[in-house]
Amino acid sequence: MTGRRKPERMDLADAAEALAGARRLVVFTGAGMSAESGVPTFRDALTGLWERFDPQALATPEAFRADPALVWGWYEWRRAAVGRAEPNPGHRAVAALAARVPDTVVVTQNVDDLHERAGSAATVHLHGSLLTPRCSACAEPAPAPGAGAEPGEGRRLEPPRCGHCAAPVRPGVVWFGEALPEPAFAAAVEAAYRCDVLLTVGTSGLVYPAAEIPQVAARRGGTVIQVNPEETPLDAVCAVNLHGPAARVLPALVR
Ligand SMILES: CC(C)NC(=O)[C@H](Cc1c[nH]c2ccccc12)NC(=O)[C@H](CCCC/N=C(/NCCC(=O)O)S[C@H]1O[C@H](COP(=O)(O)OP(=O)(O)OC[C@H]2O[C@@H](n3cnc4c(N)ncnc43)[C@H](O)[C@@H]2O)[C@@H](O)[C@H]1O)NC(=O)OCc1ccccc1
Ligand SMILES: [Zn+2]
Repeated sequence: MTGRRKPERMDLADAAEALAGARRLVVFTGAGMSAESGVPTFRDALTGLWERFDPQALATPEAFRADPALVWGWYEWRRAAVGRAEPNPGHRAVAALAARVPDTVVVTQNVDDLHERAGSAATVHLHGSLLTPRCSACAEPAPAPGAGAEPGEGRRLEPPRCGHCAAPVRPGVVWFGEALPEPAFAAAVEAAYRCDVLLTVGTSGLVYPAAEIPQVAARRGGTVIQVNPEETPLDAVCAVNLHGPAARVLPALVR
């Protein structure tokens, strides 16, 4: 691959060819995958959540201990927004790819259920999910609150109490400073280790250890293909960089 940037259609052809020949595929996704479904990303200028909210005050165990109602309210607001969102053509293209390449593993950093709703039932969630709240003390799974409890943006909402030990229920996501769920991370590393093609979509590649996954595949000689309108630190390990939006580029890749 020469340094000179090739017209997108040739990159697209290269990527489609690599995908057509894939025997063991990993699809690794981030917030950009759901951006066209109306779910905000974290770092995009103006619209990114971290542009408007302080991750230290909302997405850490310390934040939840300090003010459980502020944190619970914020995650309920995000869960309600995901409930109103629909999978986009990008999510559906990922499901179609998995149907075409039987040995496909979909690994996401996203805490929404749009991959599952698009047909990727066995999606590996590295950072948990908004739909699996649990007790903050005994980890007893808690029922997802009904639709009624939707707080406005930034509104505080007392978390429900655990039916088992009465401690506050917390969102089922992985906060900064918390370990990733071991089975999910191990499955993702193993899939990246043995894949021949890895497609990374809509991630800035800045959050670790998740951002290791595409790099493991590249180190193992896998063909790494990126779909992202912007350049990211992952460009360096990618054989093909498709600088366009997921919902437009992915369907073109599976046509
Ligand atoms: C910020 C970063 C520097 N910090 C970290 O990585 C930290 C610390 C750290 C650990 N190792 C390191 C090594 C180096 C440096 C720092 C660290 N990592 C941790 O804290 C991790 C935990 C990290 C997980 C945090 N939780 C999330 N989410 C759940 C919650 C929630 O959702 O609220 S991370 C959260 O942000 C991440 C955001 O990344 P992206 O998805 O990439 O989104 P972003 O907005 O950044 O980018 C969007 C991209 O999409 C593109 N895009 C936009 N539109 C489109 C479009 N239409 N189509 C395609 N692409 C598009 C944009 O161009 C952009 O590139 C996601 O992973 C998301 O899940 N835990 C841990 O290390 O624990 C230790 C430990 C170990 C053992 C035992 C105990 C403790
Ligand atoms: Zn409990």
